[in-house]
Amino acid sequence: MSINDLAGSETQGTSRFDEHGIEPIPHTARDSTPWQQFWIWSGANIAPINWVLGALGVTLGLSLLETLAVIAVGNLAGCAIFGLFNVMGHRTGVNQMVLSRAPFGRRGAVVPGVVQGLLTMGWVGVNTWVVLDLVLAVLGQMGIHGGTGLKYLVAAIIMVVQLGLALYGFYAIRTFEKYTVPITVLVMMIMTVLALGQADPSWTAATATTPAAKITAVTQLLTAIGIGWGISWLPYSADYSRFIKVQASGRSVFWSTALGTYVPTVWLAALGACLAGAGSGTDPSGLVIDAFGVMAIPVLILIMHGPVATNILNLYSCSLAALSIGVRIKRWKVTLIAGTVASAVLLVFVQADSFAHAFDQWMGSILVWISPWASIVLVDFFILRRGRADVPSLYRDDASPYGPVNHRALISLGLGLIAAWSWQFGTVPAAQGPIARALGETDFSWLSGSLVAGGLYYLFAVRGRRRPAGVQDVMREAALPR
Ligand SMILES: Nc1ccnc(=O)[nH]1
Repeated sequence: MSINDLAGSETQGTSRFDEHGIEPIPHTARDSTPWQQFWIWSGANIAPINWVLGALGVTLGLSLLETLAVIAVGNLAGCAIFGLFNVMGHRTGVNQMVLSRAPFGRRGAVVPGVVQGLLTMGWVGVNTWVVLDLVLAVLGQMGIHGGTGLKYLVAAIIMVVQLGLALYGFYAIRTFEKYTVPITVLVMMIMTVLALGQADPSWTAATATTPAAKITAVTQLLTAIGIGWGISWLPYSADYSRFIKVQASGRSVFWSTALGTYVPTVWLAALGACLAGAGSGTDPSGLVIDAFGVMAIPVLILIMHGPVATNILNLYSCSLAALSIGVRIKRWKVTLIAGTVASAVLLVFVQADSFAHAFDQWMGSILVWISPWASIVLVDFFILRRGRADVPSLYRDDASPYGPVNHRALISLGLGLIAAWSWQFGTVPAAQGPIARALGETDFSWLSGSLVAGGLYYLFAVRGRRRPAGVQDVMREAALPR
């Protein structure tokens, strides 16, 4: 092999255009490593939104220690489930929304596919919007003032960069995260040292003092940034793990993706909580500027990197969701459309600020959807199919043994949604279910939703299996000579 060949295969291997759609990734094309996956998921979660969410614990009335404990323990569970979903992609080479056809049927899976496509675009809007005030505040500190016009300019720059990378596809995504994430980790380390040096947080002061008030706050925080954070990424997992080398062990897939999500999420949320616990308030721009005024440029890079590193996944997964529901145009064109819709969402957010302020609301609501869906997928793959999938059938009408639309899965999903909503406690009355109100404003939506949906799906499936056998028995008996 000549040097040129080597150089050629290197460029091919790192940032070539991604031609893949939703067909299974052939074994020979699966060249991603667990380390690359670690950087991808770290990048996706080094999001400024996390330190805002970390501050939420203190806002809800918990002490700093309690907040840190909920975040650290809750994410253990959420990120472990996330690791399991990644194993599904590695075992099959198939993206998450096509894998969803196994329980829901090829056409039944259009329902989760459509919802996932819409959620990804909402995320792009939220993630970009959340940094705009921060960027403007940091720029202001550097003497650059520009009002709304500057805000639109920053939004447009972020949007163009993330759209360009997502259009290029998986290989551009992994190369971007591999090179930028270690640098942002370094900036985060310096920020952490600075923050903890300047802040003198009170570890045990809490405004929620009764046990009931504490339990309420703990459950709400668990939903927002404890277990809920890992769950919010489940519909994306296999879209990236489908590229991991076939020879990589299941364990390495699990640990690289689970830790890639766990480490930055817990780290940033803890940092946000510490700053809020030091009494700098919970306005994110205030938090950051107060603590990091001295190093505005690295912080600016970190902040602008956040939405890009996250949204390239949202935009890419959006295009796969669209292809999975049967949209028949090229992947990159779908990404372009998704970017346009997401820009419109962003525009609405910028103009109606208070609308997007209810971020807690957004997290809570998406979990009401994702938890029941994920529970059905998990039960189907790991319990009923014992961790295997019949990949070719996923592209035919017999993906589910119950036909192109598996009504049992859809009914389980519908009832799971109701169960999740019943125990959801959001900030607006429509998002406050009867169980949540009756039980002291607690929020266990992710638990009630997943138990009901996964439990029902399991029972339906087991009964459905017995019935054909039963019918055969009756037929055999009827055929016996008397
Ligand atoms: N937590 C998140 C899940 C999915 N997409 C995001 O942008 N963020």
